[in-house]
Amino acid sequence: MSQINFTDTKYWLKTAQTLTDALPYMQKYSGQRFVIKYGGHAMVDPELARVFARDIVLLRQVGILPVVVHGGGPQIGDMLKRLNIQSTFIDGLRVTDAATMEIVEMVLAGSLNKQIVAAINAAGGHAVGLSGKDDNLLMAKPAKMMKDGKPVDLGLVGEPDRVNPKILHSLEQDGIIPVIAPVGFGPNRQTYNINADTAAGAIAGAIGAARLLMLTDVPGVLDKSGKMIPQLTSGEVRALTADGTISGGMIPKLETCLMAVEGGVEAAVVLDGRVPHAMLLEIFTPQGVGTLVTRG
Ligand SMILES: Nc1ncnc2c1ncn2[C@@H]1O[C@H](COP(=O)(O)OP(=O)(O)O)[C@@H](O)[C@H]1O
Ligand SMILES: CC(=O)N[C@@H](CCC(=O)OP(=O)(O)O)C(=O)O
Repeated sequence: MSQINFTDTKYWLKTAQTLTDALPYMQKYSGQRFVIKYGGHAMVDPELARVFARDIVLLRQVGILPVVVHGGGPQIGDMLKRLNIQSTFIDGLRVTDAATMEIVEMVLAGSLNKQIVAAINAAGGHAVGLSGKDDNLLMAKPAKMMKDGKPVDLGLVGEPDRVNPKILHSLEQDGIIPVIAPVGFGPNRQTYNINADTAAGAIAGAIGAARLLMLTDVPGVLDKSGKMIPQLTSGEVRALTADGTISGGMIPKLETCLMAVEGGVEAAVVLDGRVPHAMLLEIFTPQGVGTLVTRG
């Protein structure tokens, strides 16, 4: 862990200044819920994962109430490959049959969830891992998608139907940080694979979060020339999706941001989880980082 060098006056004065600059934001956000979507691409580097865990603990220490919803697309993909199970995506969603579902749950609610919980606890926090099945936190319905005017069968892909946030409130009262894997029960208690972005958005809406932060593997939403777009309204998101600038995994991410801000979440931000301390830069600096999605 880095240490402040008190023999270097310039360095510690700068550190002290940074901390006091952050104070208004700490005061503003204290007691507010932040949902952090931790994407599978953002968690592949172990050092970055440790930095992420420390930042989550720091947020809690300054009074912000973080709720982590994680993905794990690349990690699910690796495991499916090892088991020789083919996998296809349609508009960012994994077509999920029963065998795939078994692996998705194993990877998300099993190893990855516990890895994140362990990292937060090692950083001095108190985290508890859940999937959407715990206390019926996330109830799903089969996802519907149309392509060229025809319905597409995505198998056991679910979309959030109902969120029961009671368990999150209980954990919050005990100072515990929830870490949620996006797997839930659907009709007939069948297990459904829910895209982590969609799950994060539904949870953010249900708990009245002030912010939804989407950590991913790009600096933000990029335009056709690859330049980061600092701010987008709903109309602009729709236009960029229609002309193909926004594609693949960015589609559910932005649909979620729109639903969240339209459902009362103050702001949703797509930011680069590969940048150390990206969350802190977003929350505690005036200009923020990434693409801010607003109603419009
Ligand atoms: N306009 C765009 N701007 C940025 N990324 C985009 C855009 N269109 C598609 N993408 C893709 O979306 C990906 C992020 O979605 P995804 O792979 O699902 O990430 P995560 O695992 O973090 O949820 C980027 O890596 C990029 O390949
Ligand atoms: C239906 C669907 O696509 N589910 C995702 C769940 C994980 C996820 O969303 O992970 P990322 O956030 O890392 O992309 C999947 O199976 O990959």
